[in-house]
Amino acid sequence: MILIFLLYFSNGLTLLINLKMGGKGKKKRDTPESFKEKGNSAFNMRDFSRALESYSKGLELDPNHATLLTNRASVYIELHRYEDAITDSAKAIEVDPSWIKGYLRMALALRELSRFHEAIDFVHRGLTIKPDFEELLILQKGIEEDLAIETALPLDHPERVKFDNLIKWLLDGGAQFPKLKLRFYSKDYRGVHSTTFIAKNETIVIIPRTHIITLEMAKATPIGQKMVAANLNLLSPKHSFLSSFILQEKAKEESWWKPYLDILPESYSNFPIFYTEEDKEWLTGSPFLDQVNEKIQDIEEDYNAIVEAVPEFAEFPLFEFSKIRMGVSSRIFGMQIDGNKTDGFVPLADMLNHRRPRQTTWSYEDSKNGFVIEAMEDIERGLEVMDSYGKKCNSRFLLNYGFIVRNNDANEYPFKCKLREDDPNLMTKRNLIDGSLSQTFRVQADEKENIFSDFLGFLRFVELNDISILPRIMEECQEEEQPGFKPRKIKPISLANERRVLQHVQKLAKNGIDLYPETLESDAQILLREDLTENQRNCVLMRQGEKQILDWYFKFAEQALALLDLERKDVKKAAKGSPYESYLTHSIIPLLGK
Ligand SMILES: C[S@@+](CC[C@H](N)C(=O)[O-])C[C@H]1O[C@@H](n2cnc3c(N)ncnc32)[C@H](O)[C@@H]1O
Repeated sequence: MILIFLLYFSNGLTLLINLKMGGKGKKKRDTPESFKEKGNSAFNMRDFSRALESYSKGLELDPNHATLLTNRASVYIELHRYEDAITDSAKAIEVDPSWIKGYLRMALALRELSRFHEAIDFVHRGLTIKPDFEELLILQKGIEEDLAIETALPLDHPERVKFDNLIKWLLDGGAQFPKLKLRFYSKDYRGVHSTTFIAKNETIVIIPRTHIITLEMAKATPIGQKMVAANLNLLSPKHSFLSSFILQEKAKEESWWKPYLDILPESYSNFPIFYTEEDKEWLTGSPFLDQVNEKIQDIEEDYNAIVEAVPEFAEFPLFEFSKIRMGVSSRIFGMQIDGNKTDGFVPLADMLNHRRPRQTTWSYEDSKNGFVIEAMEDIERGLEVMDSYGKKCNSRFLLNYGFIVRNNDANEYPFKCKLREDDPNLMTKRNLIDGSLSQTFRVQADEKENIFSDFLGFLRFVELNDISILPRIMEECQEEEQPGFKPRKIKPISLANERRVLQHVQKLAKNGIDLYPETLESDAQILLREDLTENQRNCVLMRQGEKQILDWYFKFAEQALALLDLERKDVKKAAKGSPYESYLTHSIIPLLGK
């Protein structure tokens, strides 16, 4: 009865459709094959939800249709639903063990979950059926490569044992990072990789509060308490406290933090404060050497201050303190726990290497009682998961982290601008800048950065001859928020002054370049060499970045000077599209006669 009604009903519907279509054409009856065709065309158009719907409808009609199963498995793989793809592939293999795509999709899905051993088993099973099936052969190669990386460190390798201990310790404490694994690139250089696809906005790490070392903990240690009591005036207090914590914990026979302490780098030889004299020679002429020496002195000063206040601290040699200090500066996280700002070590989170623009974001979340990292973009399986340490000049990366960012757009060069010793107004000018004779401007090769105009503003002050106009200038460059004379805010004064400013810039740039024994061109050649050590390469990249900035300023001054004698209309023409367009338009053109 029901069947008859259904037939009648479906015929009625066909009739209705035929009527609507003017009776033209006959509606084809849906079959597993027709759903397969529909699914395939949707799949080819990358409309995976429609493809999924069609294959699923086909499978409702024939649940044992091997092709529909493996086609749907393909859709699941595209949608990163690997477990579903495994279920469909398993069924396809079960209903038709000779259907080669069952093995292919199964291996693909398993691979995407980093289950490489199982994946390669299915590849082998597939190849016994069809030994020359190209897709399987390609997949086999890929999985073998994955396995080679995975098994590069034998299970009993000390580094792997350290990784495993850290992971166990974290998981036992309730940490969550189900899609991440640690990878060993070389001694003391490790990173974090995804074991499977990570979707944008997914939480990828939670490290519980119990496993975070905070500044407060460091202050509560026996040595920390004495440091607090001594009210030390340290140059880097938080770094010193945290270093003292690590040193004390390392000295204990049984530290609860051992799984974390063990993975901290042993050597910091890539950090410039530990460079050998030979390494440092590669930085001849670079102002960065001063920063390195200052850092060495600052650390020693803090160390001595601690030892003076807490004599037992001397049991830790300066060298050990310095190493851990670098460990702190390269791994510290600033965070807010229960509304209180603090700094600390966050195990595993500190294994993410730097990449900009940022790919992940992190913060301490009170609601989760832990430190949370989220993905800011989709991350495919196997890729390195990275964190941005910020937009920084290479001098900061090298000094505090021991590495260099290639083609870094945030590089700076410290121009030291001195008042002229032969300036008849030296004393007046000096008094206006708190008695100092110079100011340093860490400029970038970019006229849009504020530091560019600050630098030129200060040079206008240095090059000012007619001191009678000072009151007017001082009036003009007052800032509402911060009253007081700021020479760096001085706008162009006159053509003659601006000419001297540009000549001064050119001289500073030329003097800077002349300090290096090698030219920019020879640095480029040196970088092609394969025999450079990591430190040597970093030194060349460091000085190359500095020279590029010097070169930029030399050319800027040279080109701007050449325009000063032209007519306004010609300068306007030259300004268009020039890298100094804003400077020429706003600083030079207004100085030229109409
Ligand atoms: C927070 S730790 C990251 C984990 C570290 N790779 C490890 O194995 O312990 C920071 C250190 O990693 C290395 N590092 C981070 N990002 C890097 C990058 N983009 N290039 C080279 N080294 C990097 C530097 O040695 C840096 O001091």
